Amino acid sequence: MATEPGSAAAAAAAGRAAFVAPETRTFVLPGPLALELGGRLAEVQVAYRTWGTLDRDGGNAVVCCHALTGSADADRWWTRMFGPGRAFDPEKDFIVCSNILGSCYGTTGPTSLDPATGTPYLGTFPAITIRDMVRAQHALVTALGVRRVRMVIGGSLGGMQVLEWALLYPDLVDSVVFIASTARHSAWCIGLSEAQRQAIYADPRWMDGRYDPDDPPSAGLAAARMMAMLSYRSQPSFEERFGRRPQTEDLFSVESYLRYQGQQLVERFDPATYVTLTRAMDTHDVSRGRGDFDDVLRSIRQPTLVVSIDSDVLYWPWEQREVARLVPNARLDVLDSPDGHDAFLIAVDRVSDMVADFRGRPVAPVPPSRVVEKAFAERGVSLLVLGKGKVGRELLEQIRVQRRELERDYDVLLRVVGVADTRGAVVEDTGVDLGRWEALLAAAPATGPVDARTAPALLDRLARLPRPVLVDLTAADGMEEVYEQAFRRGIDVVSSNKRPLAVAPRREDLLRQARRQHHRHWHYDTAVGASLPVIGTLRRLVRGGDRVRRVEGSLSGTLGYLCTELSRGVPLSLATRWAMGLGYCEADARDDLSGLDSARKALILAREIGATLALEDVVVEPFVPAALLAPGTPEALIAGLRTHDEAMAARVDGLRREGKVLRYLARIAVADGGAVEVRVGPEAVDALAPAARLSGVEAYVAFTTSRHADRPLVVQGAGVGGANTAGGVLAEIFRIPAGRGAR
Ligand SMILES: CC(=O)SCCNC(=O)CCNC(=O)[C@H](O)C(C)(C)COP(=O)(O)OP(=O)(O)OC[C@H]1O[C@@H](n2cnc3c(N)ncnc32)[C@H](O)[C@@H]1OP(=O)(O)O
Ligand SMILES: N[C@@H](CCO)C(=O)O
Repeated sequence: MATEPGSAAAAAAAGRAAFVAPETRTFVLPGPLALELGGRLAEVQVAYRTWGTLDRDGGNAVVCCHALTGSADADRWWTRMFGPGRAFDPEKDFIVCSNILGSCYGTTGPTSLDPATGTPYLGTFPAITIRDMVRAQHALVTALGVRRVRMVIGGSLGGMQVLEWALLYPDLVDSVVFIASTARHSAWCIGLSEAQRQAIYADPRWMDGRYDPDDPPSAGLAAARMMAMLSYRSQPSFEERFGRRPQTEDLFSVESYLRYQGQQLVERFDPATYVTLTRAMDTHDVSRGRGDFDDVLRSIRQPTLVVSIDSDVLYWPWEQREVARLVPNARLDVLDSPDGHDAFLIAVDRVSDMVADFRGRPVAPVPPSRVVEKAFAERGVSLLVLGKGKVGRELLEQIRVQRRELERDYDVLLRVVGVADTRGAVVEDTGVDLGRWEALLAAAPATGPVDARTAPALLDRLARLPRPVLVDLTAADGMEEVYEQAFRRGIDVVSSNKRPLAVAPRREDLLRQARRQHHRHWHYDTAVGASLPVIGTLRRLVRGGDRVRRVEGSLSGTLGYLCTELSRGVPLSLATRWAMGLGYCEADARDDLSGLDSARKALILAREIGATLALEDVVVEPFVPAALLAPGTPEALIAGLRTHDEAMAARVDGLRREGKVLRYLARIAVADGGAVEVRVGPEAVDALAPAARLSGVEAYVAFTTSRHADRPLVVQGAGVGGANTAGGVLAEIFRIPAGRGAR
């Protein structure tokens, strides 16, 4: 749709476009599409993706149908359904997924231009049905040369399409998989849809569907999504996840979560599309115009897998039981999950196993031919640890020593399935022996460091294991590429590496989009302050609606340590040597002394506040003159610092006489208009100020916000060191739900 560049409509269109993979292609129907409820759409475009190759006889197609706000990118929202032995095997199947008619991810819908007016349809888009959606899909697969469809599969609104495929094209479709759905929209569901639509209509910006695309009824759409989210989950899952916990003083955690989910949809969807598609779902009734409901279901001859989620309160289990009872060749599988309706998007491994089994294939094989025991499959987390420096080594040791206890306390089985350093990697699907990992790693082939080139093979292997997690404890550049490859394979990431968080804003944005599109976790809270809850605290403040005004912090353990030692009269060069020996410094201590390490951390915090700054935007004053930091060996660095020992000692002494101490501080200032300024540098701090009381590697961050205006919220403690960081990383790993039941 044509929009003014820079307008809000353009921003919304860009938000939606970010949800459409570049591989997406479009097909234009050869003629107008006559709509079931009357009228026709003159020019219909269908956005679609395919995976695998169509056989010469066109007989190996699999059609995947998406749910309400989904897109053609099934590999993003159903990542772990793809792969050898999984529901979809691109080596054997030709998988087609298209964006449904009436949606806003590339297929004709309310945000498309109405050829009659030259403006977007919005609320004037004609009423459509599930059958119209399926007819458009059928035109596409026919044009692609498909002669037989081995399987049509979908959940929720996707499941409605599945039944219509079986009924409209009985001679084309060989089998169907109907998940968490219904054969006709119930009064309960129509009621929920209507309440959600009313939230949109009640937004004054709706204007009877003729809203300004630059100023859409976003509040209404967000409220609709919040209601919908309640029906997608379950009471017990909310109870466990949120309870009555407060997010802030005047906001429950669950309120914050729902607001967040509402906002997320606003950024990627459109209100008229929401109305059009929920109305289409309300029309859903397989018996409309076909006769008796039971007889219609009995007429479905294809082998049918019906998947029911025991906690689904949107499409209740009795609705799937009814379908399984009436369809003659149906089998019912129950997915027991506390997650409610969304379980089909969450417990993807188990859905995939059910489908693979239904298709007569062995359940997802676990190479290299070992059987992973049941407990691990259900409660396991598979870790690939990159980096065997201070943090990596310590993490492996903590896991080795505490594993039994952790397993008991958290009901999670941790398994380190791989360890890699810059030389090579040792990988063992059944777990690397943590008593001998160093010897095993030394004996592994020298395949080079894990980078964008070498990662795919490792990640492919990791992706096949229960709940795969990539743990990046390196300080390597370019890891953002590897994370993106991991997200695409359904792998979560836990990292302490600061570099991928300090890449150019556009690159970071793309990485975050990939994470979100693949519904992966990325926990990096140890990048600033090791195990101190610095990033987590800031995130809570921001998500809770607090406005951050200022952040002041001592973010470098190394520079904190040097300041303490200098005040004790230790020469700069000697203190630096000690800091290096104690393992506080970056691989090149110049990164600490130049302020680069502090600048990266300050940038990471500024970005959590929402600033789109680049590393170059951080104003940096080095701790020592830049001339002393020319590239070279550690010895050359120390030799250079020696020439500055006297000047530094004099400076510290002078400050002491004025009642001040030297500190290296980061400052983030947020102006009223939202502009963010970040600077790091040495400062003379009054001896009574909080930063003056820091000692050694102690980090300190003070957040001044609207709600913490008079007294800042302070996080303080040891913010550096292998054991601390590894402890923080371990805590982050436990934030990822375990087992194949989780996504
Ligand atoms: C009729 C039909 O066709 S219906 C189809 C129904 N389903 C859908 O439309 C899908 C809706 N659900 C989703 O999109 C979900 O995100 C899923 C199923 C893909 C994944 O679920 P989960 O892994 O449980 O993650 P969920 O989205 O619930 O929560 C995670 C997000 O909430 C945020 N969050 C969690 N708690 C809070 C909180 N207290 N405050 C603010 N945000 C919070 C997390 O930080 C995370 O953010 P991120 O996505 O930016 O990483
Ligand atoms: N070199 C860093 C290590 C922790 O990020 C510091 O001194 O703080």
